[in-house]
Amino acid sequence: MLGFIGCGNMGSAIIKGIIDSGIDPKNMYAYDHHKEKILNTNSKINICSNNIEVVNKSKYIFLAIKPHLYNEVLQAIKDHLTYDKIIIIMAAGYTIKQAEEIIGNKKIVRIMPNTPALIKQGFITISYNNKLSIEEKNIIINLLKNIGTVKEINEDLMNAYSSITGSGPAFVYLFIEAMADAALLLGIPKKEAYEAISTMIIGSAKLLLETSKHPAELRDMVTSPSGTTIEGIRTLEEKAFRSSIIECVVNTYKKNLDIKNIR
Ligand SMILES: NC(=O)C1=CN([C@@H]2O[C@H](COP(=O)(O)OP(=O)(O)OC[C@H]3O[C@@H](n4cnc5c(N)ncnc54)[C@H](O)[C@@H]3O)[C@@H](O)[C@H]2O)C=CC1
Ligand SMILES: O=C(O)[C@@H]1CCC=N1
Repeated sequence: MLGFIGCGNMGSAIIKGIIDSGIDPKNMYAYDHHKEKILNTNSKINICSNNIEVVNKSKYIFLAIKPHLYNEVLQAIKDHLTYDKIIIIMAAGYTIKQAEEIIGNKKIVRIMPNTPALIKQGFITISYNNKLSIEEKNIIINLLKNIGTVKEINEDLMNAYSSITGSGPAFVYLFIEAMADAALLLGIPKKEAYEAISTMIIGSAKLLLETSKHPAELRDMVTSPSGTTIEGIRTLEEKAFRSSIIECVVNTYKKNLDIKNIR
């Protein structure tokens, strides 16, 4: 049985992605202060009256609430977390050690998912404490494979991945918005622009993954001598595009270390 505490943006993306993959919502239990958020995920999911009921009914419990609520909620459920249960944490910056300090020697998994999980295109990094068996790890990996690519990592890198793959979709959408504004300026309607730009991004990313070429080599393939693209590249370099992206990711990473102020 799967349990979900919190059905906001990330909780609901995971629930919907898992259900779309064929897992029966009748085997899923959820609680959120806002009942409509649970109902919005799927009308057949079991709605619990509180978080303790979610824990009592489930073996795998996803904690999809904001980081500043983790201590309080873990404290409230800890007496119901028997040793067979597995708690799956996903809050930006919140470590397995912090969870252990509250719930003790229980089975803890830390993941960093992202919203494309909603359409089974997520990228999910995963780490564990030493309480899980190989079989339990495989069950969770296989469950998460229903919503995207799963990568086991050393927990030390979780905040770095959070800044790249967790937050990354927001940065990509900002880029898409900016490209679409430019497209509009040049006469392409917004809706057509979103389709064209998104398809171009998917194609460019797939070309990189499928050829394993260096991104600079692929960029050179687009950039003809005395051509048009180099004018755009020159502008991005003038406007410190690369440095802006590096600063963006590093500042995002730094915020992961300031967990008390993540709301
Ligand atoms: N949104 C994203 O793209 C990602 C979010 N995360 C992490 O996932 C967690 C959830 O983030 P979001 O879904 O974006 O936040 P959200 O604000 O959209 O959802 C949180 C939900 O928790 C509910 N909630 C609040 N207190 C609760 C309680 N005591 N018991 C049960 N439910 C309660 C709220 O009503 C809300 O629906 C955060 O810790 C965040 O760091 C991780 C990766 C990506
Ligand atoms: O903005 C946040 O805090 C969360 C963590 C990664 C993506 N969204």
